[in-house]
Amino acid sequence: MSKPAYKRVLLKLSGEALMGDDPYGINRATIERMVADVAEVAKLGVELAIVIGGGNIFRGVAPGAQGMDRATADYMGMLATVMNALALADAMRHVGITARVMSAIGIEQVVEPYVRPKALQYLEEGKVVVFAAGTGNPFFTTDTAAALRGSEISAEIVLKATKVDGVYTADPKKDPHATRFETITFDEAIAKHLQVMDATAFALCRDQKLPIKVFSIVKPGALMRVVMGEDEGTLVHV
Ligand SMILES: Nc1ncnc2c1ncn2[C@@H]1O[C@H](COP(=O)(O)OP(=O)(O)OP(=O)(O)O)[C@@H](O)[C@H]1O
Ligand SMILES: O=c1ccn([C@@H]2O[C@H](COP(=O)(O)O)[C@@H](O)[C@H]2O)c(=O)[nH]1
Repeated sequence: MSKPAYKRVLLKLSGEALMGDDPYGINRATIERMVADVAEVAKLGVELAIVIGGGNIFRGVAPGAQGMDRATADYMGMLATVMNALALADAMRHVGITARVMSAIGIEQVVEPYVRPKALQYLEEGKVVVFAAGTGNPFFTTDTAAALRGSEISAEIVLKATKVDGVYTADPKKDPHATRFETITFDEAIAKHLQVMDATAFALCRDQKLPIKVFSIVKPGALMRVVMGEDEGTLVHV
């Protein structure tokens, strides 16, 4: 059997994808399917760190956040990612994967704080590390957290698992004529204002020469194909 293309990866899992077909929250069947995909890859011996988004919970409470100051709303968003991280770690435990959740904001009674050497130790021990609470700072996103943590742990690639199967000329959910790039440079993605990831995340990965693969987490087997280095999704590169 061929070997995985990477030894250590940072997987950014879409919070919104966790909803499945529900209007918000965590869909049980969806999280179980995602975890099954993750388990397959972990069993190959690939060191896996995960950053999880919060869109499935945060967009559900967003109407109530209207009129709030931005930083407060952003802290709510970060807490939403902690809930997703706990659910993800628990679902992994059910299939025999040891996961450790580390939070960028201090909530020690719930999860341990992010400490870089400890995260590296867990990865070397074969545990899956789930980074919760994004960067710990308002005005950022979990895509930027993926770029940041991916750089910190010397991941070989950031795998952005989302609801679309790559980077398109425009949002494919809004523009039926949008076409998919097989590869695109960071500079092009930033210059074209492609909204699939925020510019801060693109710029950090570009400066750290950390490639990004954007692919669909909804498509069966796509994560495995990406990890095996097969043709899947869009590669964003320097
Ligand atoms: N040029 C583009 N190419 C591909 N997708 C795009 C583009 N522009 C906008 N999008 C949208 O970006 C979305 C992915 O980014 P977004 O940050 O919203 O979601 P996510 O990271 O998957 O979710 P969450 O924030 O919940 O973690 C896609 O679902 C797609 O609809
Ligand atoms: O570093 C961060 C990460 C996230 N936030 C807030 O959380 C929500 C949810 O994250 P998504 O990346 O959209 O899934 C985000 O909208 C921010 O409000 C943050 O402030 N800082």
